[in-house]
Order: sequence, then C-alpha cells, then structure tokens
Amino acid sequence: MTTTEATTTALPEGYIIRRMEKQDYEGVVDTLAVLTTVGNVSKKKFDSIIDYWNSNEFEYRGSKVNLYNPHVIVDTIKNEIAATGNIIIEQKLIHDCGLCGHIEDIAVSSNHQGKKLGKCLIEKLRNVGFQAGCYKVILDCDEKNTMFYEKCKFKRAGVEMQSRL
Ligand SMILES: CC(=O)SCCNC(=O)CCNC(=O)[C@H](O)C(C)(C)COP(=O)(O)OP(=O)(O)OC[C@H]1O[C@@H](n2cnc3c(N)ncnc32)[C@H](O)[C@@H]1OP(=O)(O)O
Repeated sequence: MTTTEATTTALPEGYIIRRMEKQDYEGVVDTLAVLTTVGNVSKKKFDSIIDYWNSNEFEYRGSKVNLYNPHVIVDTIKNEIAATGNIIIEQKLIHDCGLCGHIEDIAVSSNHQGKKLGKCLIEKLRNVGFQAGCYKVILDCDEKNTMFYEKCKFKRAGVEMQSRL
C-alpha cells in the first residue's frame, strides 16, 4: 500500500531519468546483476523485449496507458546506466475496473548507491502509476529493504506467498 503523496526527490546533478531504450542493453544487464541472476540475455532478445514492452498499451478512461514502463537513470557525465526499474500497470475488474501498479526489478548499480537514486526511481515509477490512474502501487521486497521502501513512503501490507518450479 502507498500514500498518494507526490513528493519528488531531486536527482543529483548530471543524472537524468527516462524510459528504457535499446541502446541501454549493456548497462541495464550489468545493473540488474546487483539484484539477481540475469542469465544469458542477447542483444537481439533485449531488443525484442523492448519492442514488446513498447507495443503493449491500452485505453483507460479516455487515455492511453502503457502496460510496461521500464525506466533507467543515466549518469550523463560518465555516460552509463546507474539504475533501472519498471512499473507494470494491471487492468482489473474490481474497483470499478481500476488499475493497479506493480513495481518490479529495482536495481541501483553498486557504485551509484547511496545517492538517492533508488528513492528518485521509486518516486518516478509511483508517479507514472498514479498519473495513469492506478488506485494503488504495490511491490514485493526482502525484509532487508523494508526501511528503504518506508523512506520512499511505502507501508507494509499483506504477506508475499510464492510457488516456484
Ligand atoms: C521491488 C524490488 O525490485 S525489491 C529489490 C530492490 N533492489 C535490490 O535489493 C538490489 C540491490 N540494492 C539496490 O539496488 C539499492 O541498494 C536500493 C534500490 C535498495 C537502494 O538504492 P539507493 O540508491 O542506494 O538508495 P537511496 O540512496 O535512494 O536511499 C534512500 C534512503 O533509504 C535508505 N536506504 C537505502 N537502502 C537501505 C537499506 N537497504 N536499508 C535501510 N535503509 C536504506 C538510505 O539511507 C536513504 O535514507 P535517507 O533518505 O534517510 O538518507
């Protein structure tokens, strides 16, 4: 569960945030390695996933909404990807056919951590969700990251359950 407060932390000088592009391939794959195993993602596969993410949009209350909203923070001085994350916007039947945002795959590259980039990224993704019309934005995280998300104005709600192969 989140608050709807739209406070925005300023990015440090030299950093920008934007939607992920095909040119971000190496930086995104490297950055995601701080989160989990990325595996063997070829440039061709990356490009096809970007095309897929860019081609999925739907209409909600008169406006176009992107289903996938992958973002990157770029260090424009070093010309490298510093952070990445996504918000997937789910069309529901409940809550008057409402929208729910799911924040996924947040990673800040090790040498860019501790500069408020994670906080800026979460605020940006949450704003993307609320501007699209989401009634809530949710995420799952490890216990060790709860304080970070509390600083981003998220609150504990529910319990994550999993079933894995
Ligand atoms: C939904 C998901 O994907 S969950 C997965 C999250 N990703 C990971 O665990 C991958 C590895 N970790 C990371 O990428 C980063 O360390 C992140 C995303 C957890 C944090 O990003 P950073 O850019 O380093 O954090 P940022 O500088 O924005 O910190 C904001 C505040 O949270 C605090 N904070 C950051 N990480 C933590 C933590 N693990 N525990 C407690 N507090 C933290 C900071 O001290 C700061 O506090 P302040 O505002 O009082 O100074």
